[in-house]
Amino acid sequence: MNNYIRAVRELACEILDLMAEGLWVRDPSYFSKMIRDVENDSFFRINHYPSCCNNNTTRVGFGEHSDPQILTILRSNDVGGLQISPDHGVWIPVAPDSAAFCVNVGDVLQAMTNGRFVSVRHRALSYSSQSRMSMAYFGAPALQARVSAPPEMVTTNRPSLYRPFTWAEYKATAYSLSLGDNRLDLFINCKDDDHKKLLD
Ligand SMILES: O=C(O)CCC(=O)C(=O)O
Ligand SMILES: [Fe+2]
Repeated sequence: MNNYIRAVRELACEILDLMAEGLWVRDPSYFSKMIRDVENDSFFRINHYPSCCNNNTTRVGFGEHSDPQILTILRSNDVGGLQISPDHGVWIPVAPDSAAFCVNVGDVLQAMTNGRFVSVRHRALSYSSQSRMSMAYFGAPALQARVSAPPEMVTTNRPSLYRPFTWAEYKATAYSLSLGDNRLDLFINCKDDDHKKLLD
């Protein structure tokens, strides 16, 4: 298990380095160094949505939410259920593939890219006739790390959308709210119309 976690952490770092490069961030390790930090607050979770009977009912197994951290590397067995919501009320199923990773941008990466990468809302349905297992690595900064977009992400056309915060502050906010609440909105810098347009 430790080997698996080390491998997905390395994968997360490589993806983050490519994202930084693609965004022309001068320091390509700007995002990945937060989860390479020895004090990083990353964690690993195994979800099990057990089958119960054979009556073909569908329930929500894991309610709608966005992942608060930087990047999530998720893998599941061959049972479907994961859905993403690119727009309010729209749900798109993610085809199950036990040989593939599903990579989610987390709220912190949305803040650090000044809204260029969006933390997608998702949920997991649970089918009564099939048992779903998923395992997720959540790459997170150290509690005291300061989350802010690098200067390259902030321009006159795209002013800083979010005020800087520490991961400890963000985590405390997330835990004080309900799973489905949009916590990143509480960190928006200013609420004038231009800012709002960028977030739509
Ligand atoms: O089980 C899944 O596919 C989703 C799990 C999830 O979103 C999470 O653990 O944050
Ligand atoms: Fe999630």
